[in-house]
Amino acid sequence: MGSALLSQWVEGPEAITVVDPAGSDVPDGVTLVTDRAAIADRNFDLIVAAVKPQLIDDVLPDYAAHLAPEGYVLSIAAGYSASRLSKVMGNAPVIRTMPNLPAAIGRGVSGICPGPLATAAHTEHAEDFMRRAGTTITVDSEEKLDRVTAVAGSGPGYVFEIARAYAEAAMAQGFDEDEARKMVLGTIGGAVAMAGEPGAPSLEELRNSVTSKGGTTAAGLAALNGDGGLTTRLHDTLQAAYERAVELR
Ligand SMILES: NC(=O)C1=CN([C@@H]2O[C@H](COP(=O)(O)OP(=O)(O)OC[C@H]3O[C@@H](n4cnc5c(N)ncnc54)[C@H](O)[C@@H]3O)[C@@H](O)[C@H]2O)C=CC1
Ligand SMILES: O=C(O)[C@@H]1CCC=N1
Repeated sequence: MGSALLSQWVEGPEAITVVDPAGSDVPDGVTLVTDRAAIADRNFDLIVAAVKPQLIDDVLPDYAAHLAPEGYVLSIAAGYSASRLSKVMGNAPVIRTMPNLPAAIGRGVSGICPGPLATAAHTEHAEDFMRRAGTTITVDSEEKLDRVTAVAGSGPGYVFEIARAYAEAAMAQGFDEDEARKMVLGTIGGAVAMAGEPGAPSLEELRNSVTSKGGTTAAGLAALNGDGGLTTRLHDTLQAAYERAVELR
């Protein structure tokens, strides 16, 4: 996820240094170091915590000394609370954000939640910074951010899985993989773009506009969600993701 954000952040004027022991690819203009020793004498206005939440306790304390006096920590980690992160970073100001993967093409959706000691200036900076990767929604509690995580952070995973299953079903109708992918992604993309047009009708009205009485769509929809099973499954999906975020706090 860090690389996805980096691909957009690199367009800005800041000097960016990535520390990654695995030595991942970074865009031109970004400094990569694989050992923190290489930045031993340096301070940063912003430290982005982009490791797995389970690694934060081990990794982040070493970075407390690298934060500039007016700087803050921006965490993209799911669940891991801002107060806990502030503590491991020597009581640094922390802002949590929850981006999602389409940030890689500037189409992400990022929740933002200011944590302990974050100033209005830090929040404004975080909002501007995240907006470079797509749209943002600022929430006033970590509880809410963990729900943004369930809806949007993990969301592309649900969408890719739904598209995958949809394509698999198309292949079972006799199409090859390329044809299935083309039809499924074209259909999802076209429908989503239409729903996103300014002044578009509600999602329910849009669904109804495809559904002729006694027609093919009605037959398909009855099988898809006639018993509310899809709705229930999506409720369960978001709840399970939210509960996992709570466990990671
Ligand atoms: N994958 C996604 O769609 C999203 C992920 N996130 C959050 O992003 C964070 C990273 O997740 P992913 O990108 O999925 O994982 P990932 O495994 O792809 O990336 C983690 C990166 O951390 C690096 N790393 C490991 N140990 C390190 C250390 N000691 N110092 C510096 N770097 C180290 C790894 O080499 C790797 O490049 C997690 O906290 C996750 O909750 C948030 C939103 C969406
Ligand atoms: O699966 C995860 O835990 C991360 C956070 C949101 C998306 N990926």
